[in-house]
Amino acid sequence: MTTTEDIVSDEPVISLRGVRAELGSRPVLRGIDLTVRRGEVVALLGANGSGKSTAVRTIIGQVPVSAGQVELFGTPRRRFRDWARVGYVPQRTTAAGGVPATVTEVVSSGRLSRTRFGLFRKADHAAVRAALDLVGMADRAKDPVDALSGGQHQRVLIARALAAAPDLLIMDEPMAGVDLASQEILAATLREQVAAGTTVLLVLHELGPLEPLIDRAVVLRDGCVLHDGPPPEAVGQHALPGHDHVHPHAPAGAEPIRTGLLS
Ligand SMILES: Nc1ncnc2c1ncn2[C@@H]1O[C@H](COP(=O)(O)OP(=O)(O)OP(=O)(O)O)[C@@H](O)[C@H]1O
Repeated sequence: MTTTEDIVSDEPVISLRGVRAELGSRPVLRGIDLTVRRGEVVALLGANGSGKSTAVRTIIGQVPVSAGQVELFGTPRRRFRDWARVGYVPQRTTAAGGVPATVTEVVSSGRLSRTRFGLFRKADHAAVRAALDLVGMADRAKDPVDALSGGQHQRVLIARALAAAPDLLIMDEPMAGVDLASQEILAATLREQVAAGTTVLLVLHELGPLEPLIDRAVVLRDGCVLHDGPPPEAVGQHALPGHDHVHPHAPAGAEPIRTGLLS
């Protein structure tokens, strides 16, 4: 029997069909099909330069597509206006922002899309505080973001994305350069979002502490989808290029198994 819940969870939140994109006249995406359904947590994996960030940037409209279709919540991206439903955490850049903003100001900027004319009401202040609490940064609310470590900075960017209570969370390498303590906080934060029904698309280099949360993995290579299904086994640092995986019980001298998915 099909229940209402089944129908709802089949609803695609992100849909890419035959998406091609060029950057500086170089083909970077060469026909990507990707569907993320409501409530799913999907990891986008692949070697450096395989097109993960570009794929994500076509979804949020930062990179134009030269062919194919992108839909968000069933609406062609070009006509999609409901950006408050989408939280985006960009890939961290090493360049410091240099903007003299406090932690609260940065997180509040993520709430603007839910306000009328930028006026904050009680509920908006509460949402900002709740987002800071979630990532364990409430005690740093008044500090300038410049005074934070890389991991703390990343937590603030995630709080900014969560402040609008998005239905879809897109994060580009959220764990990159993040210390272990922050990684655990981020994993716990994500677990809460997923439990609350948020749909998540994550660009990752390795599944790491997020592994238990991942429903499906999509692996890119050279701008094409190489794998779409259960997270490939041994996707972790052992599956990264340069790492060979030898089964602990394999006879001495056995050839290492190369998953090859990420290389
Ligand atoms: N602005 C740009 N102009 C030209 N080429 C670009 C531009 N940005 C990215 N590229 C190229 O497009 C390809 C895909 O880049 P993309 O950042 O999407 O890969 P990625 O899989 O996210 O890699 P990484 O894991 O290193 O972040 C790379 O070869 C990259 O050099």
